[in-house]
Amino acid sequence: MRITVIGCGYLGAVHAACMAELGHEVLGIDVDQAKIDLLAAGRAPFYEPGLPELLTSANATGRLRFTTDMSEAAGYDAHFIAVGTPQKKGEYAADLTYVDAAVASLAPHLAPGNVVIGKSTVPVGTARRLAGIVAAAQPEAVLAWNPEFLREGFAVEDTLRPDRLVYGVPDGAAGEHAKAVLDEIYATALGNETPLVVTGYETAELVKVSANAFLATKISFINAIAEVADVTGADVTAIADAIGYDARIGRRFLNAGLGFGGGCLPKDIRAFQARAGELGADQALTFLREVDAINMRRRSRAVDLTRELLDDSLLGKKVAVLGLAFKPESDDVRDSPALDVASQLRSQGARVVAYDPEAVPNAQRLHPELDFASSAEEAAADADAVVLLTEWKQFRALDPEAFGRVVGNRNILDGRNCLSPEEWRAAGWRYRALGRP
Ligand SMILES: NC(=O)c1ccc[n+]([C@@H]2O[C@H](COP(=O)([O-])OP(=O)(O)OC[C@H]3O[C@@H](n4cnc5c(N)ncnc54)[C@H](O)[C@@H]3O)[C@@H](O)[C@H]2O)c1
Ligand SMILES: O=c1ccn([C@@H]2O[C@H](COP(=O)(O)OP(=O)(O)O[C@H]3O[C@H](CO)[C@@H](O)[C@H](O)[C@H]3O)[C@@H](O)[C@H]2O)c(=O)[nH]1
Repeated sequence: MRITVIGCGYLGAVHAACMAELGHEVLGIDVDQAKIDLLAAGRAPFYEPGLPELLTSANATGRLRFTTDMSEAAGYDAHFIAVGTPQKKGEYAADLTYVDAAVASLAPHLAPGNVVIGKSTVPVGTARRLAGIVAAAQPEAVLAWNPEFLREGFAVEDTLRPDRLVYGVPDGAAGEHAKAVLDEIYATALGNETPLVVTGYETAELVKVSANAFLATKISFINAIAEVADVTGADVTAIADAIGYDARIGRRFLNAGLGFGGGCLPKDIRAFQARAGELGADQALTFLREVDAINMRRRSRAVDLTRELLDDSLLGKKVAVLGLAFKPESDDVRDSPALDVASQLRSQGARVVAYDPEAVPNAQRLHPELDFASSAEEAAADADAVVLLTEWKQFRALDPEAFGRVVGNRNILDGRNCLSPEEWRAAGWRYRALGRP
């Protein structure tokens, strides 16, 4: 199959490389010349495990090309829309400018039989509106909605071995055609084991935002329990383990700590609330406001605990921040809880020196006022306190005794509940965590 992927960011670049890996002939298109130049040279424009290897092998086969010129989309059979849908400035709603621009620039190049496949996360109702634009440009082309569930850090694995596939297609022959094309893209290559849900546009769009709303709710649920654990001396990690053994609950996504961030969960739960409101279902999702509020409270709680560790004053104290990315195995700092806490600590008077294995350049662009180090030890040199905000493997593996020799004072906030309190206390550290005694 000849495929274009329009938008080559965290989602699109991985999707393009994986589609080439599955044997398709792929053209990646983006408006960002610098990104396209890197991809065309076989280099990943961001950190994502497994992507560099895929780009190298795909470039060698000649099955993967990149361009900024949309007219090159002419002659391709299927066109994935993978551009950003960020939160609008000052509003909860999603900004659909990029999706609209991508479809508008693709429209003149559509041919009969082409399938336009939406992957971006969009408010329910967007697909039906875009289907009208596609049909007006080329009556014999069809639009499908195929939401993406990949996680950053596991993006390649999740794309090549998804938990499920969802196709939102119209009724009738056009829908049959779209399904056949999607099957040829995925089913032939992935095999028939992947669960498949074939449905209408609105259901497909709602599957995506419902999944993210559920995940966000699960995280905020355990963080709410952590708040109660904090005032009772209970241990939220033991609670999560114990309730997680119940198969109906499950242990995954019950890690209490600094809460969720990134380019998806925060903006998606807000856009979902905004859209429900527009549709007159305001009451349905009011709980998501609380999910968001619980999540944001984690960040101020981390700042407060750091202040407590420093005898109630951050002024002039050196704080070593370990972790800036919104999660490990990613360089993404979009709505990163770690970066937010680092910035709050600084604006409250601390001298912050931060280190992250991959995210320093992105963090530096957003917060040039912070000081950055090139290793955990450099960040921690003579520090009055260490705050661990992203649970990279190398931080989890720190030796409390050796690391203790670097710092000025052995004070640590474990913002991700990822260290052993016993080991750190045994090495003379004052250890604090969120939801743990
Ligand atoms: N990042 C993820 O893990 C993930 C997972 C599932 C779904 N999503 C959804 O996928 C979409 C993309 O997310 P992302 O994280 O990849 O964003 P991103 O910002 O990393 O990438 C978006 C890309 O689109 C490009 N672009 C913007 N306008 C364009 C246009 N008119 N034509 C061509 N390219 C254009 C940008 O230059 C950028 O490279 C969002 O809707 C997001 O919610 C993301
Ligand atoms: O128990 C947990 C699990 C996660 N997190 C945090 O939650 C955020 C999101 O994590 P994760 O969901 O793993 O990362 P994303 O790559 O943002 O993936 C989410 O968002 C994507 C974009 O929509 C979806 O495709 C994925 O299915 C969905 O998991 C991160 O800040 C994590 O630190 C926790 O605090 N506790």
